Amino acid sequence: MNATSPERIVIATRESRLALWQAEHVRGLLQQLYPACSVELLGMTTRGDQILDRPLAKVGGKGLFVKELETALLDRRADLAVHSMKDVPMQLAPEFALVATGPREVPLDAFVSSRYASLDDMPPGAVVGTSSLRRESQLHANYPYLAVTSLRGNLDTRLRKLDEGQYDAIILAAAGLTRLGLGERIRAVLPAEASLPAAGQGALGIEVLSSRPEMAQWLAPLDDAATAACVRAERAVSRALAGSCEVPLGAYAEMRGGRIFLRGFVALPDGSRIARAELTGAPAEAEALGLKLAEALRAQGADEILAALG
Ligand SMILES: NCc1[nH]cc(CCC(=O)O)c1CC(=O)O
Repeated sequence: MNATSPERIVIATRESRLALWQAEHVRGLLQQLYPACSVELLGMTTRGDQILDRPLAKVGGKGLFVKELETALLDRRADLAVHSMKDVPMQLAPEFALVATGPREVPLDAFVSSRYASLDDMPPGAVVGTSSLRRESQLHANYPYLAVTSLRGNLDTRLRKLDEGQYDAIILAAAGLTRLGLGERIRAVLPAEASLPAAGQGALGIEVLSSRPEMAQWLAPLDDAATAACVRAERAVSRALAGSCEVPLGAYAEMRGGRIFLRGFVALPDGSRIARAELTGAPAEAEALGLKLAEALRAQGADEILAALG
């Protein structure tokens, strides 16, 4: 083996079934790229996996899912961490870099229920479970007569709570269900107009130490340029408006005819106020497009909404 290919790579991952599927997926890709390399998983439990009794927004948000994995990178117990891009904080510390964004699954939200075929079928007062302020605010805005309640836990836990009858329906990311072979549980995929996805939803990201350019080079073949540009635009919107705090915010970019079509919203959790905007731009200026969309949202009242959120 020569110096330009890796001999051993350790992947840090959370231990939920979805996280392990994603880490295994990356392991398989790396094994194909570097057949002589030994690729291993290091499973870890994060604070985000442990705290299940409170809404995420109240206990510190996305950082809770990546901190332990980043510590493993710093300690050199692992060489890379695989994340759902949706769970990665908008601003990384300078020691870390996102070096590859995999091709995207269906990035939209999914409606799951054994009682109803779609949100439109649900009667007034029916109970919808969701784990995010983003979904909650859109449900209130579009279906003000439904009862929206909080739902935490990993995918299996959420489906179990639905099956136990605690909810009439739940909203989940379609990508997670598809990856775990649970695609048949999806009764309807919610169009972006009904539930605009979170920044990075449906995309996998690989994080390494900034001080290890050789890792970035080895992982470059796993990057999908179009997905990476879309996710950069989405994350720029979120970074510009929300910083590190948890707010009801959606940002969704699609490639249309070689250009990025970017949509975003910021809302109050109860859906009573919502600022929306959309723009198109060149993929090479994804980041700038995201900032421009944040400005457009400000012009629609996003600042007042954010101020009201505190
Ligand atoms: N917040 C948890 C989380 N992080 C990533 C996914 C799904 C997969 C993805 O979006 O890549 C989920 C589950 C969900 O929101 O239903």
